[in-house]
Amino acid sequence: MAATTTIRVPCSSANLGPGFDVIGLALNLYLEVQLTVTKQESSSHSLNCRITYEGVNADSVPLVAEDNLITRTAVYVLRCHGIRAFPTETHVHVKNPIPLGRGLGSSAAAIVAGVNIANEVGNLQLSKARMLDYCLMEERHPDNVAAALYGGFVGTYLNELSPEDTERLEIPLSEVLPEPAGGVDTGLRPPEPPKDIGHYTKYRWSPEIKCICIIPQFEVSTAKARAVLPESYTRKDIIFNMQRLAVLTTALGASPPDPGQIYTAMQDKIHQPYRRGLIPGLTEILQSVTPQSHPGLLGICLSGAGPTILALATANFDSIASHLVTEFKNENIECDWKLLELADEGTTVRRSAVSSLPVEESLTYASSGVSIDAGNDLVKAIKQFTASTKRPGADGKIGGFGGLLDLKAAGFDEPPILVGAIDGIGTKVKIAFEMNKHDTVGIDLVAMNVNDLVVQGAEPLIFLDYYACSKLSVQSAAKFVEGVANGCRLSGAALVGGETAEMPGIYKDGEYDAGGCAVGAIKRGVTILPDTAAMAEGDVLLGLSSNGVHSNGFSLVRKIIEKKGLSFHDTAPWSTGETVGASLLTPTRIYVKPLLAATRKGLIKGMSHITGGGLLENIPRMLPDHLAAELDAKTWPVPEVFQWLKRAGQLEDSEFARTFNTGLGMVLVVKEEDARTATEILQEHGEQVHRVGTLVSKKTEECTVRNMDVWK
Ligand SMILES: Nc1ncnc2c1ncn2[C@@H]1O[C@H](COP(=O)(O)OP(=O)(O)O)[C@@H](O)[C@H]1O
Ligand SMILES: N[C@@H](CCOP(=O)(O)O)C(=O)O
Repeated sequence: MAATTTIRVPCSSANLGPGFDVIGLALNLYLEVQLTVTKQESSSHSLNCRITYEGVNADSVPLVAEDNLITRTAVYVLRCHGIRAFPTETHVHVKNPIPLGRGLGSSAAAIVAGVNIANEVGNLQLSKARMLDYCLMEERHPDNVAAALYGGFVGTYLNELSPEDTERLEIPLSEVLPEPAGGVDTGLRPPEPPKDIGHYTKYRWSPEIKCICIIPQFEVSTAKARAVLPESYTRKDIIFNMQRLAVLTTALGASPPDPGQIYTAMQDKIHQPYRRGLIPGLTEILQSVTPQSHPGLLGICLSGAGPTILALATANFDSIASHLVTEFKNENIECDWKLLELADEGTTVRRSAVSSLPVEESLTYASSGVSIDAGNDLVKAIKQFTASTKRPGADGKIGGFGGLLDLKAAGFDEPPILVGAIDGIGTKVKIAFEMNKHDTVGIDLVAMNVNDLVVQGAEPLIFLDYYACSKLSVQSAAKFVEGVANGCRLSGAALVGGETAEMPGIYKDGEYDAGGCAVGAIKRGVTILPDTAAMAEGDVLLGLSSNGVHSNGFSLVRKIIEKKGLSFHDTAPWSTGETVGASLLTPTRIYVKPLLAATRKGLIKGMSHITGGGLLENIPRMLPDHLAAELDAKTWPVPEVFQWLKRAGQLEDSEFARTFNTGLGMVLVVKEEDARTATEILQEHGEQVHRVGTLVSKKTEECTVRNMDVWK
């Protein structure tokens, strides 16, 4: 078995209004278990398992293996396989940001983690479907566990279980019986679950929809919230819910989502009205917002059994949240709130070392860790994305040996000057792993390349990407390519090819690296930039706002975050309503279209893409030997994220300006007379333009920034 294994399980929000016990949504807040087995003769810990725990409710979670829901679930599954205790000695370290008993599926996450632990330490080789069976022997509503295990937006149903299948004491019934019932060691082998108890399907989830979770600071146990429900319902109420559920499952996948339809389709008559006694003000709070009163809101409901409120929205997250927090405050209830997103991937298991192969097993390429099938599945999954990047001269089809470009059809009658660029994303990918969000780093990859091309005056034409991993997750890789295709569309380049490399042993499980290259062209006769000969003292430096950190300096960013004891899932101290990870993943701005519009008018003498090396190192790259750049730090706004990073990392001014873009993703040289027209064209294309300095005669420094004390 693996020596060290990390298991990550997303939290979940069940019901979404009418889908009581049926639909669930995995969200990007993760229970993480680090599992280490060290070979020892004996252990002083019960069942040979040492538990350590950090995160919410750390003082109330039992650290004894028989009592802790995660480990007693694992023991149940192990005992079903004839293994009575953990290997000596097992260390389970739990990092849990999911608040317990709040309707965010903490128990489902714990149970799914427990089943996965058993699978790892017992080398049980259970399929996900079989794991679902074990989970359902404990938590009898499939909405949370299926979402936690498979990820995404799921619809589920459960085969009925016979009383004999469920009544044995050894099964740790987590929510049906009060704790610590169940999980008792009777010395017998517990009953295994019947096969295929649970079934699920994944629905589409519109990428625009985010989840505002208002989390009151009190617990409602799911068992208690189920005990208040009636045994039977009227036909009218059942039909009311079924009609809404039928519409809701597709309405939430439509792009753009329809607020009128979703708001009505999230009404419920079979659990929320009965749970109002447990959650003060519930009905009034749910009715206090509508898409009309709060534009951006799509719908609102109780999350799971509550007390958390789930509001789905596409915009105005802060104002919707602060309204709901105030409503609870009027009931004397304090709340935290989080803005979460769909976690598409579900439970992941990363092993740092793998077991040796049983001797009699015959070897295949797949058993060595490389799956041709997964590769083929990926090609199928990404075809639609590559096709969306089609442009004249490159038809966007993939599957050939090389990507083609017809320069004539691309608009170049004379042979143009070709410009190539190659780059990677750097350690920003680590944040994508941590957040399990893979659809934006592809945009960064394209941006790093095409922004380098455009500063020479070249129009990007084609792009090729390289994605390398240990074990191919078709889902993450497809998301990555979706991002690459989005970046290509933003820059007008066709994604004409790429390479996916599955290289077991080179990368850690669940991680990947990516690189890419772009080819662009400059029409023959057009000036290749920078036009250093045309630059003169007094020329104006225009700066274009960045989207934040972009794709450089992330080793330092990660160090500062770690030093401050923050997790990527914590709320960003620089931005309310966004996690650290989500904010840092904001993709690099692609400046191609605005800059080409200004260059084609002959307004620009030189451009510098501010990447690693920051302002101080990059601006001189476009200047002639006799000129230097002089910037005034008072002339552009430094984004909150940079202000926080500078303070938290106690960065010296020059270190800050040498590492980060400080708020300027591009700096341009223009003639004084052209500054106004260039600014107007760039603004028409949506850029924020600042006049940040001038060119001066060079003495010693190539680039200076005055008034850096405004950054303090
Ligand atoms: N990480 C965990 N470790 C141990 N026990 C847990 C953990 N997460 C949840 N539990 C157990 O599950 C209970 C909460 O489950 P439940 O009432 O279903 O609420 P929720 O809506 O959070 O799933 C907790 O009181 C605790 O006993
Ligand atoms: N369908 C269940 C969902 C319970 O979710 P939880 O997150 O509160 O455990 C119910 O509504 O009882």
